[in-house]
Amino acid sequence: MDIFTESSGISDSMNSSGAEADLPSPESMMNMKPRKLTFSPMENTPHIPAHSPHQMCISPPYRKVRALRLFDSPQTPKTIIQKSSARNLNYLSTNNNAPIVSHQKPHIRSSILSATTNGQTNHITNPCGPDRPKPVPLHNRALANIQSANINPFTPNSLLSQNKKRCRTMFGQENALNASLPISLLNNNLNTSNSSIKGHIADDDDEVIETHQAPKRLALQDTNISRYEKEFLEISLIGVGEFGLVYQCLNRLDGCIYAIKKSIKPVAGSSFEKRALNEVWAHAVLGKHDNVVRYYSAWAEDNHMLIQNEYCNGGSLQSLLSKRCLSEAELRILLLHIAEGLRYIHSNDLVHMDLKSGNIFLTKVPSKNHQHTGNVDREMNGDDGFEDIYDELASTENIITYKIGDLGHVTSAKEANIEEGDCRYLPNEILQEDFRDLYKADIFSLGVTMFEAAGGGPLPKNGPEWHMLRNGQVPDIPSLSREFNDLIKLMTHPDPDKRPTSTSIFNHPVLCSLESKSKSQLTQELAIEKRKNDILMKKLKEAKKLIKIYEQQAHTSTGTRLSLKVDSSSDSIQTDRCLRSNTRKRRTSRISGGGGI
Ligand SMILES: Nc1ncnc2c1ncn2[C@@H]1O[C@H](COP(=O)(O)OP(=O)(O)OP(=O)(O)O)[C@@H](O)[C@H]1O
Ligand SMILES: [Mg+2]
Repeated sequence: MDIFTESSGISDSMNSSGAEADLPSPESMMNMKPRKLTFSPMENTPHIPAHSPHQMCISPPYRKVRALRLFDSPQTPKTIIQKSSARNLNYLSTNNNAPIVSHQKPHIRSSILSATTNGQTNHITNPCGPDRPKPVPLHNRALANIQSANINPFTPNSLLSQNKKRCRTMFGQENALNASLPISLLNNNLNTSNSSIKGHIADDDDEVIETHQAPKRLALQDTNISRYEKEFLEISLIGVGEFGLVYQCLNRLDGCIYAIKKSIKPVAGSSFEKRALNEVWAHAVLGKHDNVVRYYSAWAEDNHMLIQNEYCNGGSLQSLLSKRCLSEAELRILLLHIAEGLRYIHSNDLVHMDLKSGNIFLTKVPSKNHQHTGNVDREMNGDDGFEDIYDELASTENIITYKIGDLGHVTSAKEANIEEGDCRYLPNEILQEDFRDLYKADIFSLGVTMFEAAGGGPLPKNGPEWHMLRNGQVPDIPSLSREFNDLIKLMTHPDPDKRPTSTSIFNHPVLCSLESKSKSQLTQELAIEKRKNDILMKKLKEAKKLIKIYEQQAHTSTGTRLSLKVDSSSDSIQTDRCLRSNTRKRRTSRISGGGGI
């Protein structure tokens, strides 16, 4: 995708300026590594009079921007800067009903400036005036988009609005603020910044309902920042995928280990850009579940996409399976966790579309930690009757949690934008482009993964064996119970309608019957329930505290009212005296105590 024609504020205005023909090709521009100038989106607003008395501005006029790009060298044409500076400041002063002078830097104005000038605020407040344009440091390029944000298509709001009319936001720039941002929040921001902008927004809000623009996204190239080396200490390369290299890294500040996935190729401006953003969007929406790899942050650096995720110390299921297959007891835990993760993804109206052993990760926590948590809880909550189990847990080995990762193929189940995953795990209907029930495609992939984990692998990529797995002829795994084999067959049923949902797997007798559960499975479930319990206990404690505070407040206010009433009666004198004498007593005793020391 051509980032120069798609999402940046520059390209928008360029398109409208008709200056397209002068441009070098995007490829040659990428090689040149120019610094793009981002002009204020206000520049095109009808609010700006063409000839204002206050001729000062911050960034170059858009017609010139494309033809003349500023490089890091100090040879930037002065005249352009002067001209452009004049125009922007003109706008600002007009909108604030007062000219901005160089020494003036009221809070509101400075916020507008910084929000609209690509970090070049000092062109206005700099005592040197507009004659001395300062080159903007490269890292400030990120500021260019300070008021821009992508619309995450996977947030509930976006999913809801996909069939509705799209939102136009600040300064008529779609995508300038996240569409999922609550309107109230948007307005709050604006209230604190500038009333003239608020009016402008109010106008745009009216337009919200009218507009049908295609969504644009921030070009990754425009958000490049350098974080990797500054913030992280690279420990080792832990994985190589088709799309990314994954490093184990230590965060220099918080001292915790993370997995950082770096795209192998520069994605900015390439066809992989969408895939990279997709993964981030999905992670941002889904990374809050025990059975989905947790997401921390993402950024673009050197045009590569970097995603900071939870580090799963047990590696991938695929690497475990390359050493051995799983027992039925282990398979139950795997199924329980992944079905739970899928249930969560599906409950967000999203589908994974690339579920496989290579995309399932393990975290191992020594059961001692859980014992420790147990002790803390016992201190907090008193005897909860689980002492024996806690003690037993101390002697068990690691507690494993399986997590779904690699969300690069995640898509909305209803508005699918399908990028097929690994064909070894995909059902026939997807390859036939029948996308009616994508949830069930994930279930098929889970079924095949279970088959592989039980010892049915390596999985065929094509040929008669591949077809057998999709024709309802999945061979039995001899080491598994009838019940388990049947469940795998059901999950891989050729008819998607016959496959169970993630919820029904979760509630399936194979996973539900207590007798059939192994000790470690029960241990894990107990750990999960305990975690939930911890959260509820914390909430309860907070609620109790609040109730106490309210009670105290109520008590004090009734006390005051009562004492006011009582004050008029004769009894009150006695009570009052009594209270005073008490106070005096306390004071005296404190004083005498202090004197003793
Ligand atoms: N959070 C993590 N914790 C530990 N290891 C990880 C993590 N994420 C990825 N890895 C390792 O890196 C490998 C590649 O990761 P991932 O599957 O996310 O990359 P990819 O390029 O998207 O892969 P694919 O080839 O499936 O598209 C994994 O198989 C795993 O070994
Ligand atoms: Mg992968």
